[in-house]
Amino acid sequence: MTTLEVDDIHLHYGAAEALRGVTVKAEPSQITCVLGRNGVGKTSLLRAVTGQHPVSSGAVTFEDASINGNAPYVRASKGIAIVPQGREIFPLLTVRENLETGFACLKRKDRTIPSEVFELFPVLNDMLSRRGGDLSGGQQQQLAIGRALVTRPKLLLLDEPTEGIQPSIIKDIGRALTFLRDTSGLTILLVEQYLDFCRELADSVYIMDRGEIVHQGPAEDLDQPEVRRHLMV
Ligand SMILES: Nc1ncnc2c1ncn2[C@@H]1O[C@H](COP(=O)(O)OP(=O)(O)OP(=O)(O)O)[C@@H](O)[C@H]1O
Repeated sequence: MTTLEVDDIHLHYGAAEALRGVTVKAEPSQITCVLGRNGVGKTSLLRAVTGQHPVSSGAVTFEDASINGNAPYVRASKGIAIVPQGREIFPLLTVRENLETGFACLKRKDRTIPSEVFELFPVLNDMLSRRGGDLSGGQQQQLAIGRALVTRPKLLLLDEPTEGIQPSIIKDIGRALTFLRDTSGLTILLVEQYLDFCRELADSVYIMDRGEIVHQGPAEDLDQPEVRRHLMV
């Protein structure tokens, strides 16, 4: 079963068309990357999947059922989690409280923080009582991924998780995503501008330009100059 199928979607902000017939698939136990420069529509694609912005036409299918009409909280309870651009940590809540915000879409009996979160990111365990706003950018990114994992997702969406993060933490995040893919069969859809990160992690790659998918293939395609050309400013 394919986890996510986005089929020929169009998305508008008023009269401006941000997505023009985008088709993307994400499969279990795979990391699918959507690469593209600033403003090509990557975040809009994720908004269409989470339900934060309606599509004008086309279909979004999750585990073989349409979710087009579902509100964001319904999609979250079905197993779609997002690590948003800019992390969106609550600065005045503690690390523990930030993680517990992930409980909102869970049944009462499931409202625990999985030990996996602390195994992947031990720093979160060390800082449980610290305020989110006191963490470094990299630690906040780990917290944002931890908060998404608390919801026990089947599909994990990440919006430019490497943005503004130091290289050692980018490596930790890459290791965590690979571990999740390989051990729990999680479906991961990652949108990025950082080519090397995608080249290392991705099983499958899409390149977006001006609201359209302009290339699709295996990660090795990123070694080809004509493919990289799409990503040059
Ligand atoms: N809320 C909005 N209202 C109007 N236009 C928007 C809105 N959000 C995005 N856009 C426009 O839609 C287009 C796609 O933006 P989007 O944020 O999806 O791109 P992106 O690839 O994620 O870029 P970035 O890397 O800068 O986040 C851009 O032209 C942007 O200006």
